[in-house]
This record gives sequence, structure tokens and C-alpha cells, in this order.
Amino acid sequence: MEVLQNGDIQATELLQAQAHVWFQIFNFINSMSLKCAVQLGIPDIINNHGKPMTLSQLIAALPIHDKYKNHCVYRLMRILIHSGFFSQQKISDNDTEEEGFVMTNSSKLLLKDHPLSVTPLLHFALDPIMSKAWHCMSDWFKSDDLTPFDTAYGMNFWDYAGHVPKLNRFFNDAMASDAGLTANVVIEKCKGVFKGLESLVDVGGGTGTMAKAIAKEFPHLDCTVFDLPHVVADLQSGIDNLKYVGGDMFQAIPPADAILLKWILHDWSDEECVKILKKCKETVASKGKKGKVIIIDMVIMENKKEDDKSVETQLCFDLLMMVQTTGRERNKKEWAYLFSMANFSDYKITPMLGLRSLIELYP
Ligand SMILES: C[S@@+](CC[C@H](N)C(=O)[O-])C[C@H]1O[C@@H](n2cnc3c(N)ncnc32)[C@H](O)[C@@H]1O
Ligand SMILES: COc1ccc(-c2oc3cc(O)cc(O)c3c(=O)c2O)cc1
Repeated sequence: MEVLQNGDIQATELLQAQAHVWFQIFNFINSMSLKCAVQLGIPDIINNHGKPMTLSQLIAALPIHDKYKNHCVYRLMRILIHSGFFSQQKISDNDTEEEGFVMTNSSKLLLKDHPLSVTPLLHFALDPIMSKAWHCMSDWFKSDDLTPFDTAYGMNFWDYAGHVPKLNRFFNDAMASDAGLTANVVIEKCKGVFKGLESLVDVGGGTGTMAKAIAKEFPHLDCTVFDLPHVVADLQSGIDNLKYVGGDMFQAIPPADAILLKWILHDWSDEECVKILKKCKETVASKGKKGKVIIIDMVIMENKKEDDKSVETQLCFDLLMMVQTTGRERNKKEWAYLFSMANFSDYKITPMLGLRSLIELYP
């Protein structure tokens, strides 16, 4: 073979390159295996077992009737152990020694009733409605469409979600599950952010999970969830200091001391973000010193090593935003550009939310 003519080193490099390409091609198998395990309820079954669960116990608990597939359960579990979703522990029973599956911190987040479950995000992101847009990426590059999602469905994600109740529900549930987890961390680690505020509007606050947690923690803070009319229609908070308002953030935002923008700006292009931020500034600028915008979004950590998993995940999110919305993930410099274009005077970035940061923006 011509490419091998320079000897062994080239052959080794060639095979490494082949393995690298194979690994990338088959990346989707990890997410599909995870989705299958969640759909079969494997995390809940193993967790409810309460002690290390053998393969035969797991098979007996699954709705599987074809004996051939027993071995396939082992194969599915093997890849999930490899990717860190389960581990194995020895079970000593008199003379015999067997191994049993146990949960890891990652699979605990996939439990159905875990208060901070990420399964709604998994179901949403891996639903064929959402996957279709990824298959349209190259057509989109050659087209005049705004996003690959538009290429797939002929309209943008927000309008489509307004037309397809299943997508609207999947999306809102996914966002609510993330908001629950984030609210927990923000309230525990960043309480000071809300100090001195009398009112707050969660702009694009979805079904209100984040605002509800804040309203409960700070009973004297008057909270509003502001989102598109089809998202907040029929929602009632049942909490004295929380209300829902429907509208369009590009038109007008209800007045408040502080505006929360969680996972909003990454959905939009720079031009759209500047419009949103200018509307926010109009709202909070009249509130003097306490007026501010609180942003929860990623700040791409470009100075980390290339093989760092956090940066890779941030870059995946950036493409997710490119495919589903007109948005993007931004680095420090790109955030600074937006803030100056929207005429804000100062800001503080606190990287304390895992892959995301909390940014306080002052008029
Ligand atoms: C990515 S979700 C974030 C939801 C929530 N902030 C969270 O992080 O859980 C973006 C939200 O913005 C809302 N949204 C989109 N366009 C909007 C608009 N023009 N005015 C108000 N809200 C909008 C969507 O309905 C959705 O709830
Ligand atoms: C970790 O699991 C997931 C995280 C995020 C998403 C996700 O998030 C968003 C957020 C947006 O502001 C807009 C979007 O269109 C999306 C997604 O499409 C999406 O999949 C999913 C899983």
C-alpha cells in the first residue's frame, strides 16, 4: 500500500487516524445507548434494587421476552459502564462471587423522580423532531435559510414549538429540569446576587421553575415570569410573590429592579442580543444602583487544553445553538462586545455554575 511505504511509524499513525475517525463517527452510539437505557428504565430498576444488581436480576426486571436479547442487555450495560453511567461491585454469596451493577453520580441524575433529573433534556435533545435539523446542516450551509432547523421545518424553532404541542411540552419540560438544577445551585452559592432587590423579571422564564424557586427563597422579592403567550397561557403560580406575563421581549419587558436572562442570549445572534439587552437596559436603568441584568450562560473557556471535556461540551452547545437557533456560545471578548454595543457600563463574570457562568450586568 502506497501510504505505508515509509515503514512502521506511518502505519501506526495511519491506524491511529483510522481509530480517531471511527471514534468520531460512532459518537452517537453513546447517546443512543443512554437513551435506550433510560427508555427501558434501567437507572430506576438498578436504583430501586437497593444493592448491587446482577445481570440476571436486571434481565428479569426488564420487559424482555426474547431470550436472545439477554446477552444484548450485557452488551448495552458494558458500554454504559465504560462511559461512566454504572459501575460494577463484587457480590460475595457463600462460595460464589458475582458482580453487580451499581449507580454512579451520572446515572442518579437519570432517575425518573430525581428532583434534579436531566432525563427531560435527554428526551428533548434526542427526539427525532430535533435530530432532523442535524441531518439538514449541509443543505443549510448551501441555502439562504436562517438555521438548519428552518431548513428542516420551513420555520424557526420558536414558531414550530408554538404549533406542535408535543415539541412545546418536551422543550418546556427540558428547560424546567435544567432550571430546577440551576436554581438549586444559584440559591446555594450566589444568594448575594438578589440582595437589596425588590422586584425581578425572569425574561424567557419558560414555565417558571427558576422564578418559583427564587420567589420561595426570597418572599419579599416581587417576581414575574415573562415568556411568549403560548408558553405562559393557563399557568398560575399559586405563590403570592410570583406572576406570569405573556409577551415578546423584542417589544417590551415588564419593569423591575433586576432582569434574569437564563439561557436566553445564547439563543440569539449578536444583533438580536443587542436589541434584547437595550430593552433590558431601558427597564433597569431607572432603578438606580440596584438596577441590573443577571445573565446565566456559557463563557467559552478557550484557554483550556484542547482535549478538555468541558471545552468540547461548550463547543457542542455552540453547534447546538447554530443548528436549532440563530444563537451561539460566546467567549469573554464576545460577551464584552455585546455589553458595550448595548451601552452597559460595567459587568462581573462569576464562573460558578459548571459549564455556565453568572454574569451581573450594570447600566
Ligand atoms: C432556552 S429557553 C430558556 C428558558 C428558561 N430561561 C430556562 O433557562 O430554563 C428560552 C425561552 O425564551 C422564550 N422566548 C423565545 N422568544 C421569546 C420572545 N420573543 N419573548 C419572550 N420569550 C421568548 C422561549 O419560549 C423559552 O421559554
Ligand atoms: C444536557 O442536555 C441538554 C442540554 C441542552 C439541550 C438543549 O438546550 C437548548 C437550549 C436553548 O436555549 C435552545 C435550544 O434549542 C436547546 C436545545 O435544542 C437543546 O437540545 C438539550 C439537552
